[in-house]
Amino acid sequence: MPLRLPAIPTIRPLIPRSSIFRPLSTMATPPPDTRPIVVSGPSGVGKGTLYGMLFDRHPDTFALSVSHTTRDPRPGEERGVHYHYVTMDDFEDLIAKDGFVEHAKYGRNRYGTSKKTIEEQTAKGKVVLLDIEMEGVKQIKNSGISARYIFVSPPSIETLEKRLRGRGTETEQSIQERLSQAQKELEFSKTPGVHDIIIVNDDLEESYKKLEEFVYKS
Ligand SMILES: Nc1ncnc2c1ncn2[C@@H]1O[C@H](COP(=O)(O)OP(=O)(O)OP(=O)(O)O)[C@@H](O)[C@H]1O
Repeated sequence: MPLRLPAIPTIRPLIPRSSIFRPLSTMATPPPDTRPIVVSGPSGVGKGTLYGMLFDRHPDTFALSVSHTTRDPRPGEERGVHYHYVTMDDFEDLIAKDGFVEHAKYGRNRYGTSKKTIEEQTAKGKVVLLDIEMEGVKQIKNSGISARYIFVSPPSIETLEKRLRGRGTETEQSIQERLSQAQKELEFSKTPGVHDIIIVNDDLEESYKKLEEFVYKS
Protein backbone atom coordinates (compact mmCIF):
# COMPACT_ATOMS: atom_id res chain seq x y z
CA MET A 1 0.00 0.00 0.00
CA PRO A 2 1.10 3.60 -0.44
CA LEU A 3 3.18 5.21 2.28
CA ARG A 4 0.95 5.66 5.26
CA LEU A 5 1.90 9.18 6.21
CA PRO A 6 -1.11 11.07 7.49
CA ALA A 7 -1.44 13.07 4.30
CA ILE A 8 -3.54 13.24 1.19
CA PRO A 9 -3.96 9.67 -0.06
CA THR A 10 -3.16 8.63 -3.59
CA ILE A 11 -5.93 6.57 -5.09
CA ARG A 12 -4.59 4.74 -8.06
CA PRO A 13 -6.78 4.37 -11.10
CA LEU A 14 -8.13 0.86 -11.32
CA ILE A 15 -6.20 -1.27 -13.75
CA PRO A 16 -8.41 -2.75 -16.45
CA ARG A 17 -9.42 -6.23 -15.44
CA SER A 18 -9.67 -9.48 -17.32
CA SER A 19 -11.69 -10.15 -20.40
CA ILE A 20 -12.67 -13.64 -21.52
CA PHE A 21 -11.96 -12.53 -25.08
CA ARG A 22 -8.33 -11.71 -24.38
CA PRO A 23 -6.02 -13.27 -27.00
CA LEU A 24 -3.96 -16.23 -25.80
CA SER A 25 -0.69 -14.28 -26.05
CA THR A 26 -1.72 -11.97 -23.24
CA MET A 27 -3.11 -14.61 -20.93
CA ALA A 28 -1.70 -15.02 -17.44
CA THR A 29 1.85 -16.29 -17.35
CA PRO A 30 2.80 -16.85 -13.72
CA PRO A 31 6.47 -16.35 -12.84
CA PRO A 32 8.43 -19.44 -11.79
CA ASP A 33 8.77 -18.00 -8.29
CA THR A 34 5.28 -17.35 -6.95
CA ARG A 35 6.17 -16.02 -3.49
CA PRO A 36 4.65 -12.67 -2.50
CA ILE A 37 6.62 -9.67 -3.76
CA VAL A 38 7.22 -6.81 -1.34
CA VAL A 39 7.82 -3.47 -3.07
CA SER A 40 9.10 -0.58 -1.00
CA GLY A 41 10.77 2.75 -1.60
CA PRO A 42 10.20 6.41 -0.90
CA SER A 43 6.84 7.97 -1.61
CA GLY A 44 6.79 9.37 -5.14
CA VAL A 45 9.65 7.22 -6.44
CA GLY A 46 7.35 5.44 -8.90
CA LYS A 47 6.45 2.15 -7.20
CA GLY A 48 2.81 2.30 -8.22
CA THR A 49 3.71 3.32 -11.76
CA LEU A 50 6.08 0.37 -12.11
CA TYR A 51 3.89 -2.36 -10.70
CA GLY A 52 0.91 -0.85 -12.54
CA MET A 53 2.84 -1.57 -15.75
CA LEU A 54 3.55 -5.11 -14.55
CA PHE A 55 -0.16 -5.71 -13.86
CA ASP A 56 -1.08 -4.22 -17.23
CA ARG A 57 1.38 -6.24 -19.24
CA HIS A 58 0.68 -9.49 -17.36
CA PRO A 59 -3.06 -9.43 -16.77
CA ASP A 60 -4.62 -11.80 -14.22
CA THR A 61 -1.22 -12.79 -12.86
CA PHE A 62 -0.71 -10.48 -9.90
CA ALA A 63 -2.91 -9.14 -7.10
CA LEU A 64 -2.13 -6.01 -5.13
CA SER A 65 -2.63 -6.79 -1.46
CA VAL A 66 -5.54 -4.85 0.00
CA SER A 67 -4.79 -3.52 3.49
CA HIS A 68 -7.08 -3.38 6.50
CA THR A 69 -7.78 0.03 8.01
CA THR A 70 -9.81 1.41 10.87
CA ARG A 71 -10.40 4.70 9.08
CA ASP A 72 -13.64 5.42 7.27
CA PRO A 73 -13.88 5.06 3.51
CA ARG A 74 -13.40 8.33 1.63
CA PRO A 75 -15.65 9.33 -1.25
CA GLY A 76 -14.85 7.19 -4.27
CA GLU A 77 -13.18 4.43 -2.24
CA GLU A 78 -14.58 0.93 -2.45
CA ARG A 79 -14.65 -1.73 0.25
CA GLY A 80 -12.29 -4.58 -0.58
CA VAL A 81 -10.71 -2.57 -3.40
CA HIS A 82 -8.92 0.31 -1.71
CA TYR A 83 -9.04 -1.14 1.81
CA HIS A 84 -10.82 -3.62 4.00
CA TYR A 85 -12.56 -1.25 6.43
CA VAL A 86 -12.87 -2.66 9.94
CA THR A 87 -13.62 -1.39 13.45
CA MET A 88 -10.85 -0.75 15.97
CA ASP A 89 -12.12 -3.71 18.02
CA ASP A 90 -11.95 -6.05 15.03
CA PHE A 91 -8.51 -4.77 14.14
CA GLU A 92 -7.17 -5.29 17.65
CA ASP A 93 -8.77 -8.72 17.78
CA LEU A 94 -6.89 -9.64 14.60
CA ILE A 95 -3.61 -8.38 16.09
CA ALA A 96 -4.21 -10.56 19.17
CA LYS A 97 -4.78 -13.56 16.89
CA ASP A 98 -1.51 -12.84 15.06
CA GLY A 99 -3.53 -12.20 11.91
CA PHE A 100 -1.24 -9.54 10.40
CA VAL A 101 2.09 -9.81 8.63
CA GLU A 102 2.57 -6.13 9.39
CA HIS A 103 0.55 -3.36 10.94
CA ALA A 104 1.05 0.23 12.04
CA LYS A 105 -0.73 3.16 13.60
CA TYR A 106 -0.87 6.57 11.90
CA GLY A 107 -2.64 9.28 13.78
CA ARG A 108 -5.73 7.71 15.29
CA ASN A 109 -5.99 4.97 12.69
CA ARG A 110 -4.51 1.55 12.29
CA TYR A 111 -3.44 -0.06 9.01
CA GLY A 112 -2.20 -3.56 8.30
CA THR A 113 -1.81 -6.43 5.88
CA SER A 114 -3.63 -9.55 6.99
CA LYS A 115 -2.26 -13.04 6.50
CA LYS A 116 -5.68 -14.12 5.26
CA THR A 117 -5.65 -11.54 2.45
CA ILE A 118 -2.36 -12.92 1.18
CA GLU A 119 -3.50 -16.54 1.57
CA GLU A 120 -6.78 -15.95 -0.28
CA GLN A 121 -5.09 -14.38 -3.30
CA THR A 122 -2.37 -17.02 -3.34
CA ALA A 123 -5.06 -19.72 -3.26
CA LYS A 124 -6.60 -18.10 -6.37
CA GLY A 125 -3.28 -18.59 -8.14
CA LYS A 126 -2.25 -14.93 -7.96
CA VAL A 127 1.21 -13.67 -7.09
CA VAL A 128 0.58 -11.16 -4.33
CA LEU A 129 2.33 -7.81 -4.51
CA LEU A 130 2.61 -5.77 -1.32
CA ASP A 131 3.36 -2.04 -1.43
CA ILE A 132 4.82 -1.55 2.03
CA GLU A 133 6.74 1.18 3.84
CA MET A 134 9.99 0.59 5.70
CA GLU A 135 8.65 -0.40 9.14
CA GLY A 136 6.27 -2.84 7.46
CA VAL A 137 9.15 -4.39 5.55
CA LYS A 138 10.96 -4.99 8.83
CA GLN A 139 7.86 -6.63 10.31
CA ILE A 140 7.27 -8.87 7.28
CA LYS A 141 10.87 -9.99 7.49
CA ASN A 142 10.20 -11.02 11.10
CA SER A 143 6.81 -12.59 10.35
CA GLY A 144 8.29 -15.74 8.91
CA ILE A 145 6.49 -15.50 5.57
CA SER A 146 8.67 -16.18 2.60
CA ALA A 147 8.74 -13.25 0.18
CA ARG A 148 10.88 -11.45 -2.37
CA TYR A 149 11.92 -7.88 -1.66
CA ILE A 150 12.28 -5.07 -4.20
CA PHE A 151 13.40 -1.57 -3.29
CA VAL A 152 12.73 1.26 -5.74
CA SER A 153 15.19 4.09 -5.36
CA PRO A 154 15.14 7.58 -6.92
CA PRO A 155 18.12 8.70 -9.04
CA SER A 156 18.44 11.59 -6.56
CA ILE A 157 16.45 13.35 -3.83
CA GLU A 158 15.96 16.28 -6.24
CA THR A 159 14.31 13.96 -8.78
CA LEU A 160 12.11 12.51 -6.04
CA GLU A 161 11.00 15.99 -5.04
CA LYS A 162 10.20 16.82 -8.67
CA ARG A 163 8.06 13.68 -8.99
CA LEU A 164 6.21 14.36 -5.77
CA ARG A 165 5.49 17.91 -6.91
CA GLY A 166 4.68 16.76 -10.45
CA ARG A 167 2.13 14.26 -9.18
CA GLY A 168 0.12 17.15 -7.83
CA THR A 169 -1.35 15.16 -4.94
CA GLU A 170 0.63 16.56 -2.01
CA THR A 171 0.56 19.66 0.14
CA GLU A 172 3.87 21.41 0.84
CA GLN A 173 3.92 19.91 4.33
CA SER A 174 3.27 16.44 2.96
CA ILE A 175 6.11 16.86 0.44
CA GLN A 176 8.52 17.84 3.22
CA GLU A 177 7.40 14.90 5.41
CA ARG A 178 7.81 12.47 2.52
CA LEU A 179 11.27 13.80 1.65
CA SER A 180 12.45 13.49 5.22
CA GLN A 181 11.03 9.95 5.45
CA ALA A 182 12.74 9.19 2.11
CA GLN A 183 16.16 9.86 3.65
CA LYS A 184 15.45 7.22 6.31
CA GLU A 185 14.20 4.71 3.73
CA LEU A 186 17.28 5.24 1.55
CA GLU A 187 19.54 4.75 4.56
CA PHE A 188 17.69 1.52 5.49
CA SER A 189 17.94 0.26 1.90
CA LYS A 190 21.73 0.18 2.28
CA THR A 191 21.45 -2.56 4.96
CA PRO A 192 23.07 -5.59 3.35
CA GLY A 193 20.72 -8.43 2.43
CA VAL A 194 17.46 -6.60 3.15
CA HIS A 195 16.35 -6.37 -0.49
CA ASP A 196 16.79 -8.87 -3.30
CA ILE A 197 17.05 -6.09 -5.86
CA ILE A 198 17.33 -2.32 -5.82
CA ILE A 199 15.91 -0.64 -8.92
CA VAL A 200 16.99 2.94 -9.48
CA ASN A 201 13.97 4.36 -11.22
CA ASP A 202 15.53 6.76 -13.69
CA ASP A 203 14.30 5.87 -17.18
CA LEU A 204 10.87 4.30 -16.69
CA GLU A 205 11.06 1.63 -19.42
CA GLU A 206 14.55 0.59 -18.33
CA SER A 207 13.36 0.28 -14.74
CA TYR A 208 10.32 -1.67 -15.83
CA LYS A 209 12.56 -4.12 -17.72
CA LYS A 210 14.60 -4.69 -14.55
CA LEU A 211 11.44 -5.25 -12.55
CA GLU A 212 9.98 -7.73 -15.05
CA GLU A 213 13.27 -9.56 -15.41
CA PHE A 214 13.57 -9.94 -11.64
CA VAL A 215 9.97 -11.04 -11.18
CA TYR A 216 10.16 -13.63 -13.99
CA LYS A 217 13.61 -15.01 -13.31
CA SER A 218 13.77 -18.61 -12.17
N1 LIG B 1 10.92 6.79 -14.19
C1 LIG B 1 10.13 7.85 -14.05
N2 LIG B 1 10.44 9.00 -14.67
C2 LIG B 1 9.67 10.09 -14.51
N3 LIG B 1 8.54 10.15 -13.77
C3 LIG B 1 8.18 9.03 -13.12
C4 LIG B 1 8.94 7.82 -13.23
N4 LIG B 1 8.33 6.88 -12.47
C5 LIG B 1 7.24 7.47 -11.93
N5 LIG B 1 7.15 8.75 -12.32
C6 LIG B 1 6.13 9.74 -11.90
O1 LIG B 1 6.43 10.05 -10.54
C7 LIG B 1 5.21 10.28 -9.81
C8 LIG B 1 5.16 9.37 -8.59
O2 LIG B 1 4.97 8.03 -9.01
P1 LIG B 1 4.07 7.00 -8.16
O3 LIG B 1 2.80 7.66 -7.77
O4 LIG B 1 4.04 5.74 -8.95
O5 LIG B 1 5.00 6.83 -6.87
P2 LIG B 1 4.86 5.86 -5.60
O6 LIG B 1 6.24 5.44 -5.26
O7 LIG B 1 3.89 4.77 -5.90
O8 LIG B 1 4.32 6.85 -4.49
P3 LIG B 1 3.42 6.53 -3.13
O9 LIG B 1 4.24 5.60 -2.29
O10 LIG B 1 3.27 7.88 -2.52
O11 LIG B 1 2.12 5.95 -3.59
C9 LIG B 1 4.07 10.04 -10.78
O12 LIG B 1 3.60 11.28 -11.24
C10 LIG B 1 4.70 9.20 -11.89
O13 LIG B 1 4.07 9.41 -13.13
